Amino acid sequence: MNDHSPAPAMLAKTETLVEALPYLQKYAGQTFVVKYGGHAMGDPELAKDFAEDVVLLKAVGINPIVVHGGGPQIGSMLKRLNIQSEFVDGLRVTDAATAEVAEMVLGAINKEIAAWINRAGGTAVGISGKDAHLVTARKVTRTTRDPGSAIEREIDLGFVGEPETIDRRILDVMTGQNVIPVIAPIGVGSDGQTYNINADTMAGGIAAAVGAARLFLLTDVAGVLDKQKNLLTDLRPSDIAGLTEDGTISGGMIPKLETCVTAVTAGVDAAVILDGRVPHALLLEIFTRQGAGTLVRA
Ligand SMILES: Nc1ncnc2c1ncn2[C@@H]1O[C@H](COP(=O)(O)OP(=O)(O)O)[C@@H](O)[C@H]1O
Ligand SMILES: CC(=O)N[C@@H](CCC(=O)OP(=O)(O)O)C(=O)O
Repeated sequence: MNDHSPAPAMLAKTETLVEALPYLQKYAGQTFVVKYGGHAMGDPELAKDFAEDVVLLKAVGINPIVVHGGGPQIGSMLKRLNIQSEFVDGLRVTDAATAEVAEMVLGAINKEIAAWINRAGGTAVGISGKDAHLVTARKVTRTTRDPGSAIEREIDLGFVGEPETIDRRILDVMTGQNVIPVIAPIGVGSDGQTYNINADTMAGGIAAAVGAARLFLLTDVAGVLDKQKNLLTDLRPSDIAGLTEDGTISGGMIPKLETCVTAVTAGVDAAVILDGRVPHALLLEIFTRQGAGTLVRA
């Protein structure tokens, strides 16, 4: 090594930058929808890393759209208010009081995430699906069958919604002005009613509506795990029904995978479930060969 040879640590850094080149070229101009889950939000250091990743995406010509959750935070507030809460297939049964609390808590989280991104040097604006009629919602229904019975019974989830229409114009205006949209998973019904929408479902709907190239769902597990707790790195839509039926996936993973399937079926190239507890998980996934989490492709 002569005096001009870079130190090994320096070489590793330049290699990482050069490794990113094909991804930077491939993704410039594309839209990525990133869902930031309530479980991945706990640590301020991770929130700062997440915000930096989003700002970096924007700086290299990718259009990030952030959709956030807040399930655990809604749960804590309901507990403090002594309001009982129950979930059916990963969806929170939502009566009028719960809808009010969900909208309030998600509104506060929305502004916090936008603030993190703004502090990292981006220009983020926080909105909910109710703003500019971005997302109109219809009521979700679920059915169940009692053990041994062939009769399907409808379960009333209250004000739980799913996107019915998505008007992307406000998102186009924002991204056109270099603004990063941060979206809370709340929608409005045709009757003006507020609906609580699962954040994964919301992110998938937005990704499909804007023709996103990628959908990232950041959560608190490494990805989808099989029964032996091994990471399933690659899934196809046809794999999902089996994983649900044999109980491999449950709870919040159900809407997550349903979302991935809906998104890739609607034309999103790939949906990735990845571990939001890993610092800069998003950058590692997007700009390195390493890849992480579970990738769902059509
Ligand atoms: N097969 C599985 N692999 C990984 N996680 C699973 C699986 N089945 C159920 N889960 C649960 O899904 C959770 C992620 O969903 P959720 O709690 O809704 O997260 P988020 O708040 O990030 O959306 C995991 O923490 C885990 O408890
Ligand atoms: C209908 C429904 O379940 N809504 C969710 C909305 C928030 C959410 O989905 O947050 P996470 O992504 O952090 O779980 C709820 O009330 O918890």
